[in-house]
Amino acid sequence: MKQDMILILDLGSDENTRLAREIRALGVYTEIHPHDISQPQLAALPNVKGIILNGGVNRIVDGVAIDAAPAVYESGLPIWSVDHKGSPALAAEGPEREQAIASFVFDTCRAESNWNMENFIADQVELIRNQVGGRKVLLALSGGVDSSVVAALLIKAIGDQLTCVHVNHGLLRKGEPEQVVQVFRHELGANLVYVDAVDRFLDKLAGVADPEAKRKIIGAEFIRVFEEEARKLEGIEFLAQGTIYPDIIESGTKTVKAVKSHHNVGGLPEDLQFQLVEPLSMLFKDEVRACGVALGLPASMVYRQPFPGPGLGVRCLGAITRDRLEAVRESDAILREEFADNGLEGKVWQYFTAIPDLKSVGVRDGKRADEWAVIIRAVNTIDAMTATVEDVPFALLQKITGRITSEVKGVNRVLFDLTPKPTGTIEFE
Ligand SMILES: Nc1ncnc2c1ncn2[C@@H]1O[C@H](COP(=O)(O)OP(=O)(O)OP(=O)(O)O)[C@@H](O)[C@H]1O
Repeated sequence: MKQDMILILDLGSDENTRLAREIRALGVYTEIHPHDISQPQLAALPNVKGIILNGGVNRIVDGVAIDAAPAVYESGLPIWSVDHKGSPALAAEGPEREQAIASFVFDTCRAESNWNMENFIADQVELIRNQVGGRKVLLALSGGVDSSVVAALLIKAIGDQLTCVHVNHGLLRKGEPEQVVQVFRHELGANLVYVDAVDRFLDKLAGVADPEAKRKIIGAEFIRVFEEEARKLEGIEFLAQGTIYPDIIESGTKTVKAVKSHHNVGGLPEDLQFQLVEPLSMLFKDEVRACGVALGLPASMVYRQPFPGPGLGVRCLGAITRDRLEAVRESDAILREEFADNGLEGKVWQYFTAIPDLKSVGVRDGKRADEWAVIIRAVNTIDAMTATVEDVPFALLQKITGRITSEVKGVNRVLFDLTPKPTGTIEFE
């Protein structure tokens, strides 16, 4: 890493991420570390130009007020105490806050503004080559943002020492498996193993209506398929993962309880011993996207809206049937196409269709037709904890309804979900 770094030590602040992002926005790289970082750990961090002791509400741990280790104070680096041991907190907002941060970073620490994607990619290529040498790396490539950007970065760094495995479990959106093959095999020249596991997944899921049971079956079967493919390949020593910085921050610093454990392709058998390659582990999501763009990935891949791990499986409500799953896939594709054509793509945070296991009476070609109802959901959120419903123009909803009821087999009704979160969650299962 050739770029200057400002180190944020978590001394109980609940705004470490915000501060880290503000400094990165100034073009200076920053990392958040626990309050008790040791001297060797500190010494191992490259190009640290200054340290922020970021205090706050979580400053008491197990009844004791925490402090940084003596090594930090003795490091000789510029130190800024924020809301720690009586020093003032940062202004909540405004030019005063921005100025205080910029003044510490540039005037006190003399950090250079050289954090950008070009430098990041150059650094990572070098780090990956050093870590991997001439050996082989495996990557589970979903076609989602994170694993796609990892794949593009590894192709650049180590080319055909990388093997990507893409599992089509039948629960992906229309066109996605084809796009993965087109972009990675044909355009980027990757070794791509494409596994058609549609029947395997759908057979296992047949008759299973409980959402938790469905998720478990999908997760377990994914590990099984991936493991089988991994065993067929010879001499793989590394597993690459699309772990990103929020995964690491969320798995808990020392002052905050773990939010979720961080692992991606977790649950592989113990005898498949891989070392991990995690080149995005210090990037926030928007930086991951910028990295993908800089590596030449298509915008539709890099800016795709969030998609649940179990895919369309949790939008085909209740026990999945192949015909209803196809209807979810087709109606979702129509919705996405119409949103893109009408300027809503990139504006609305998440939009999709779901189909409950419910038929209602309708009329088709002058005859009674018992068919399904498609539900459209379109929501906006900042943190996914709450969500509001997008005010989709009525004429557009009518156009989409017309298309879905005429183009999607087995669907005679379209409903629009008006429910914010709470009380509804974003997804239905
Ligand atoms: N169909 C698939 N084929 C291959 N790998 C997959 C597939 N689905 C998931 N994975 C692997 O499992 C990881 C975690 O999947 P998850 O659905 O939670 O996505 P994610 O964390 O949002 O990452 P991504 O953006 O890469 O999809 C992915 O990064 C990928 O490595």
